[in-house]
Amino acid sequence: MQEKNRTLTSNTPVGLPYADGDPLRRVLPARPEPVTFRTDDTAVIVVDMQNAYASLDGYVDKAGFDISGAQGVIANIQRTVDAARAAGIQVVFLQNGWDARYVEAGGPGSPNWHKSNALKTMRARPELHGRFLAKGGWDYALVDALAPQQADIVVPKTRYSGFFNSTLDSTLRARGIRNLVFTGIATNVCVESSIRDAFHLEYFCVMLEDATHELGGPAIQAASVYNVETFFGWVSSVEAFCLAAAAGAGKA
Ligand SMILES: C/C(=C/NC(N)=O)C(=O)O
Repeated sequence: MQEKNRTLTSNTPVGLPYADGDPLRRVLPARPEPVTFRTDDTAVIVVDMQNAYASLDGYVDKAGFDISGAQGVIANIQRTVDAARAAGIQVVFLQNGWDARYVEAGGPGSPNWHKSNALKTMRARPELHGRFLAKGGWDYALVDALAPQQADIVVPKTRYSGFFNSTLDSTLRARGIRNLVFTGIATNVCVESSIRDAFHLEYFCVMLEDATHELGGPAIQAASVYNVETFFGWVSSVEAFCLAAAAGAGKA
């Protein structure tokens, strides 16, 4: 956060008004202040950890973006989801893409058709047609290292925000979830789009900065972190989340 905003930080935890002795209450160290949550009203959201975004030869690699940081992010998300499952925290995987005929991608009447770098790359290189983000294909699949487990939930989506035209909001509300811990790729596209929508839907959002990866370079990552920390939620780390999830009642 910029220095002039330092007065807006505090060590007093914020969040829903849980009782101090609540056995499921946790305190997560975060910026600009610690955040409280309960293990049973919180979900870890894993955004689009698909071959398209995290593997060599996947869509964003083929489209010319640098995904050299993706392996470290996969390992950090593994730690995060393991800690969440052990603490009884719901894990939700978002999975981005379209039907094999790309009807869900929209035609020329959709801005998505014009802005999606997957669609643009396939149009520029017809030999790649059908390869990116098509349901059932390798590119669409979640990376092997992050295979969902039985209690996890997978929510498909067709646009950047996980909340747009998807079952995500109803899935979370039906389970009484009010706090969301975000991980995944890309920080500045689908992660930030989902956090912005979640904020407007009254969820408390924390982004684990070392479990996210940007498309566009380090300055872009810093800009998204600033946006989340200053306007839409809180920013924390994988280590802090794992410690908080495993802690006893009311302790971080
Ligand atoms: C650019 C892009 C980002 N996706 C994401 N998961 O952040 C795309 O899907 O084309």
